[in-house]
Amino acid sequence: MAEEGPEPATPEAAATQTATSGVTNVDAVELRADGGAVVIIDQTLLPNRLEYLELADAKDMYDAIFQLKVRGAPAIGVCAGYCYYVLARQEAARAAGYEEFASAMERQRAYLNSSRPTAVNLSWALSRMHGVTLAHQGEDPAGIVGLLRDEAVAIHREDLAMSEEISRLGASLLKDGDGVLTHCNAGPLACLGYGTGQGPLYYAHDHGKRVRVFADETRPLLQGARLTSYELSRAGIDVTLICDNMASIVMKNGWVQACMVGCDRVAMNGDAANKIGTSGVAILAAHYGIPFYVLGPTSTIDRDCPTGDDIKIEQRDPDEIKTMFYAKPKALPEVKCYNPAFDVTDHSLITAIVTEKGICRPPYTQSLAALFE
Ligand SMILES: CSC[C@H]1O[C@H](OP(=O)(O)O)[C@H](O)[C@@H]1O
Repeated sequence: MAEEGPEPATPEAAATQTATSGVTNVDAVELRADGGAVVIIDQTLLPNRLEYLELADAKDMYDAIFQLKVRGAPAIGVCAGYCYYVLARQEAARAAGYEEFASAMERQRAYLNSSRPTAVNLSWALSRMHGVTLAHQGEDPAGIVGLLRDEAVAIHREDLAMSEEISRLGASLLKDGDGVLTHCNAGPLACLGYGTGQGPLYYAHDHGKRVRVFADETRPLLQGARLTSYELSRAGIDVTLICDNMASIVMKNGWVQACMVGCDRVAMNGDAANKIGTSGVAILAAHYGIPFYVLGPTSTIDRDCPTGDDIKIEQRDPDEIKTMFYAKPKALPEVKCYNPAFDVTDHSLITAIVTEKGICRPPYTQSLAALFE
């Protein structure tokens, strides 16, 4: 008989549940009303401080993405769309004509695209925005800027709609009272709206289905501890924060009926890149016979990527491991560290891939390709 799990949320806690699930009533990424800057929640300061940043120049935009002030594949994509628009307004005011404007925007696109390599939504959104520029060759840049604003807003609106559908479909895979293990953060902050990997938890909660969440802290940057547990508890959802090395025991105790994670890039054979440690969770889930679900929009599926071996894995600064930014003690002594930001979960370990166009099951080479037919 498995031990009793952590106490479920008390009725009082449940009573504080919010009508809508989310950190704030503002998305993690917005366009400033005058169109002159992108406004983001600085996720590096959460959960202790909720502060907004205004990104008005390319360097601030690059740094915000690279330093994970804005993070999560869908949020990065929406941010990139608005960044491209804000920069296009500036370049259009300077350019003598279309050629100068288009060349300047290619440079801006390439610069922003170099901030992080793994989350495909960054390059996808920038390419989509630049495609609008290229589609209006020879036209007045001032007129193109208006079309770019429409495209950036469309990316945002589509993302919110996709998040809702992914969350609805994901919630259909859960039963009332299920325990769900999460890794990293793929809720409203990372994916806007309900989120993706954690979206079903908010959708289920908002539609009367109780879930008990076990959130991996997700070293080294603690997206799970700092963001996922923060978002879920503010939404009144029963969440228990665990260290990454505790995932096995909560599964062994029978407290977990499903694992749900987001994704940063999915290859066409179903291999999925997500935060480092995700593949380990998938191997544990397979060992304990627990369904493992990857959730994300079709914009995260890379049609030019045959397998996970083709996904470039971002390597981050080893100091993120050694400084333990959240702890009082000084940095660990000088020691060699390995700090890949992501790993790839083999398609054989994935029960289903949930997208806004439907729930894909193996063989993924067929089911993913069918999404684009
Ligand atoms: C699916 S978006 C959330 C996704 O992004 C996280 O990575 P990072 O915090 O480095 O942007 C992680 O892979 C999450 O699954």
